[in-house]
Amino acid sequence: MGVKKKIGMLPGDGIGPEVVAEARKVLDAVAERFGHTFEYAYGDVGAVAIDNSGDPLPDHTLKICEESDAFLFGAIGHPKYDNDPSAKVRPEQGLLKLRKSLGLFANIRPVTAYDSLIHMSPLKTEKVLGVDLVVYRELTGGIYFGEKGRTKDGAYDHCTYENFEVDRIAHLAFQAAQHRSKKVTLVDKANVLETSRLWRERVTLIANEYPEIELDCMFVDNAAMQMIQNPKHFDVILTENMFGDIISDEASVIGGSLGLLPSASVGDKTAMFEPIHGSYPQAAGKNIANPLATILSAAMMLDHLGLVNEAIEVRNAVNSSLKIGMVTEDLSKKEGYGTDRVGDFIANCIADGEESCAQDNIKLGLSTII
Ligand SMILES: NC(=O)c1ccc[n+]([C@@H]2O[C@H](COP(=O)([O-])OP(=O)(O)OC[C@H]3O[C@@H](n4cnc5c(N)ncnc54)[C@H](O)[C@@H]3O)[C@@H](O)[C@H]2O)c1
Ligand SMILES: CC(C)[C@H](C(=O)O)[C@@H](O)C(=O)O
Ligand SMILES: [Mg+2]
Repeated sequence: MGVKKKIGMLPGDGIGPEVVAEARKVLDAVAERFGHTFEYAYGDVGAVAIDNSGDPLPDHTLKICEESDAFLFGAIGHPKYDNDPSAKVRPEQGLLKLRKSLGLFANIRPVTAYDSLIHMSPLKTEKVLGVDLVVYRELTGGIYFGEKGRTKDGAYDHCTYENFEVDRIAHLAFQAAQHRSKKVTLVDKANVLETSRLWRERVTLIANEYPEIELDCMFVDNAAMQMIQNPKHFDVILTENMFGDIISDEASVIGGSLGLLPSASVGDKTAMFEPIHGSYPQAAGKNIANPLATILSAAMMLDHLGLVNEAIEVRNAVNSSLKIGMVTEDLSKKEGYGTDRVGDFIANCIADGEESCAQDNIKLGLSTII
């Protein structure tokens, strides 16, 4: 039986519109194949929204998100703001306000080393093969949202956390670990920061409620090194806002490209799905950006909507594209295919099943059997 879902679409800036367009093709193929109705509503966010209305998160866009069952976000950011430290209104404010207003406190960032891409990782094969970890990044607190400002001779950003902000994401991380390899690594800087000492205290307390889960605590500087040296040490990483931002971009090196990593941001109401990468302005309009992070974010959205088999189909199709080398230049030692070709291939795989993938394979002259 088909279902009806309201899906918000926020393409944003730079490569955002291109990668969201490919995810839309994939969602349309899912709807067609499984008899679902996805009602889409589009809204501006980021630099494009500032250009159109002076506001990086117009009310219209926030309303679309509030009324959606889930929404997909591309990316925001533009060099004209990155290069102007004095700009009062910035694209990033739109994203931060979205997260805060919708209470999206947990950002879940899975990192997978695909067998077919092992050759793209700068790390040694034996270190990377089989890596499968997930970062639980706190998303609505910490230094991002503390008081900030300028003094006569400097500037400040306050980092604050309250118990409940730590507790609610810690529970999610422990619950995730119950279905995985039963280990949580708390990444903090408890040797220096008071907020990190609070995190350690609260998380250690909460760990008592999950006796089957091993809790491991690691300082963020060491974790940054271990991520490269020994990534298989990690399963579920639990961490605060800024450390999670940095460590997850670092973790993308394991898989071979930042263009591969999806994410889900969840709270109490609607949920947001977005690639972890930014607007990659150098690639905007060139049809070279990797759409897989956004397509895999759409797969996470399908899971969230309870469409689990549909999500599996999308992931299988992504796997097929990786196996036959139907990938963009960031994942290819050769020229790479266009953003749209990769999206078309995945959508076709879903629309017609494996047979269509095999046909495409022959047309492309690629010999690998899916
Ligand atoms: N969630 C977001 O919207 C988000 C996230 C990060 C950065 N930003 C913004 O994006 C702008 C650019 O920031 P940046 O250059 O530091 O980060 P970025 O993630 O846009 O790009 C960094 C590098 O990652 C690679 N990359 C990123 N996305 C890719 C893709 N889909 N396919 C292939 N390669 C990809 C490229 O090599 C690129 O140079 C800034 O304005 C920043 O604020 C937004
Ligand atoms: C653009 C920026 C505000 C954002 C963050 O730091 O959270 C980005 O880097 C991300 O990872 O989504
Ligand atoms: Mg980031």
